Order: sequence, then structure tokens, then C-alpha cells
Amino acid sequence: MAFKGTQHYDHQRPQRIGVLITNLGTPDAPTSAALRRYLKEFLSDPRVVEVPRLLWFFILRLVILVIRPPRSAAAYRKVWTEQGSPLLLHTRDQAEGLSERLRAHYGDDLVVEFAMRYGQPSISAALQKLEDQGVRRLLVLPLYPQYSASTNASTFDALAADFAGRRWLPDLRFISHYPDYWPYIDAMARHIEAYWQSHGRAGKLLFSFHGVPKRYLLNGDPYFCECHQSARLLAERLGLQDDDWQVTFQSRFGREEWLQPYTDHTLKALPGQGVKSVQVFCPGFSADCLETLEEIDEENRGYFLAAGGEQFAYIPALNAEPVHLDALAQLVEDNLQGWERPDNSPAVRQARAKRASKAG
Ligand SMILES: C=CC1=C(C)c2cc3[nH]c(cc4nc(cc5[nH]c(cc1n2)c(C)c5CCC(=O)O)C(CCC(=O)O)=C4C)c(C)c3C=C
Ligand SMILES: [Fe+2]
Ligand SMILES: [Fe+2]
Repeated sequence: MAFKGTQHYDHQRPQRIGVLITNLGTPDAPTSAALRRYLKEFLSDPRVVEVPRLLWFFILRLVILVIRPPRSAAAYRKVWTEQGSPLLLHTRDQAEGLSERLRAHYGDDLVVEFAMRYGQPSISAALQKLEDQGVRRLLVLPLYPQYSASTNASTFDALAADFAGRRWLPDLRFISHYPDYWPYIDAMARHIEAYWQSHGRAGKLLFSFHGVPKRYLLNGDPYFCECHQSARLLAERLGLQDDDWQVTFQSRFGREEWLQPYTDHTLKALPGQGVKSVQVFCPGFSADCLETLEEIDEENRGYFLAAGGEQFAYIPALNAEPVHLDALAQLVEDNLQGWERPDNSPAVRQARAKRASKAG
């Protein structure tokens, strides 16, 4: 068997730090064919759909990959931009912004790449790019603040699968979650406050998170609790009263029970309870995507207004906002402790620059 990677060991090569950010992934185009490919990869992941493989093999191929691709393609077409899928574009911008911030500190000793768990650019392709740039220390940051096996652990699986075919492994650090990381909470709060400044504040604030089957919670997945933890910290930071906000879960798939309360049921019920105005923010989505732009801002807006709601506002995700990138850069730097020494540390770089300017 041949392993991938560098063919000759060269001690003169730079030994860089690599930072890899990842998100879920997206189809290559908003077409049935591209969706079939994407959903097949995504929904074949045993971390995502935890049912017996043989049974799932048939359900997936005979039912889901027949019915869902054209429907999902139609939904994706509503949010697709000229440059492509929103999730991909935001993730690319996040990598650029993060690179700018970190390289101001670490210079050429650090490189940032981004990858998608499903579809392109793949985690394997990004790892190869990093190795080609001399990365020997790798920090991976999946942009899912709340840990779920279906997302965060699945990302680790993809790294491990790639490493299984590689001769030379880097030092590895993996940020498995950051639901209570204060700079992240504070970034969301500032972002929402800025939204209120320009658009006004009205009614109830709904924090809608992507759901998972309730069974995953009962089997020990911490996701549900971490969503509540992030939401509570955010509400505290914003100075909200208990009646001002609520946590809900969106994006159900299949027939079994998912985490409750459901976002759509809640939005249909609120007008009848006298809540005619809502603002929705999705703290678990680092970037706007199909699930926020179409499912929340279109589909669920429609439910709320049809049920007698009067004002519905979707507050965009943090995306590549400076407050977000500052928080992520902080998170990365906190997790690079020890790796910058001796050659890469900002302190050593500064000392060198000083010496060079004296000499010159
Ligand atoms: C089938 C089970 C699913 C689980 C479990 C699940 C967990 C989960 N997903 C996200 C984040 C995203 N999901 C997105 C799309 C999406 N999710 C599922 C299914 C499950 N997700 C499907 C079938 C799809 C595809 C769209 C569709 O056909 O409806 C996205 C958006 C991707 C995009 O391109 O815009 C994100 C982001 C999390 C965080 C999570 C568990 C915590
Ligand atoms: Fe999902
Ligand atoms: Fe959805």
C-alpha cells in the first residue's frame, strides 16, 4: 500500500502551523443531480443517520434519493447566488478574514484553509494543501459551536480517515466545541445589539437551533444541553427577561421525534398567544445557509404571518462579520498556546524585527 504525502524528508522545509476551519458542506449546484450526489454522501454518514446500515441502504436509495433531490434543489435555487452557495461563500470569507488576523501575528509561519465535511472543497484536499505548504502542526476548528456527534465527531472521522492513508501525521489539535466561549457569546450579543440599533427591537427573540433526533439526546449527545447553555449565556449577556426569549429546534428530517419545541410549531402558535412580533436568530449556524435563509427567513416567516403574526425579522448569522472573526481568531490563538515557540512566537518575531532594524 502506498501512503499519501511528502516523498522526501527535508529538514530545511518550513514547519508551519496550519489552521483548518470546516463546515457542513453544500451541493455543487442547485440541481437534482448535484443534490443526489451531495445527499448520498451526507446521509450515508452513520454519524448523521443512526439506523441499521442495511435497512438504511434501501430506504436511502429507494425512497429518499428519489424524492428529496428535486425538492431540495428547488429550495437551494431560492438562496443560490451568482458566486455559488451562501454557506460556501461565507466559509471562504471567514477563512480569509481569519487568515488576515492570524497572519498579522504569526506571519508566514501560519496558514489558514477551509473545507467542507461533505462535497467540495473536501477535508482531504485541504489537508493535502496544508501538507504541501509545510504544515507540521494542525489546529482544526469545525464551525459548530455546540457539540453533536452528527457534526463535530463526524468531522473528526473525516480527518482520521484521511490520516489513515497518510505517512506523516502532523501534531493535531481539534476544537471539539465552544458553546460557552465568552468571545463567541459576546460577538453574538454585539451583533444582535447592532441589529437592534439599525432595525429596531420588537417582540420576542427566538433562538432557533438545527435539531437532531431526540434519541441522540437520550443516548448521551450533549448537543441539546449545549444549545441551551449558549442561548442562556447570550440572553444573560443581552440582559433579557425570561419572557423575552425562547429556544426552539428546526430542520426536522424523517418521522421520529426530534428535539423540541419545534421552530415551525412555535411560530404557528405564537400569534394565538398574543405574540405578534418576533425576531429570530440562529446561534448554532456560524454562517447563513439553506436552513436559515430559506427555512427560517422564507418558510417559517410564512407560517408566522399566516397564523396572524404581524412582524417577522430574521437576524443574519455572524458570517464573516468582524466581531465573529475577532472571536474566532481569539479562539484559535487560545488553542495555539505552546506551538508558537520557539520560532513562531509573536514575541520572537518582534525581537527579530527589532534586531534587524538596529542592524540596518
Ligand atoms: C438527517 C439527519 C440530519 C441531522 C442529524 C442533521 C444535523 C445537523 N445539521 C446541521 C447543519 C446543517 N444542516 C444543513 C442541511 C441539511 N441537514 C440535513 C439533515 C440532517 N442534519 C439535510 C438533509 C440537509 C440538506 C438540505 C435539505 O435537503 O433539506 C445545513 C445547510 C447546508 C447548506 O448547503 O446550506 C447546515 C449548516 C447541524 C449543526 C446539525 C446537528 C447539530
Ligand atoms: Fe442538517
Ligand atoms: Fe431544512
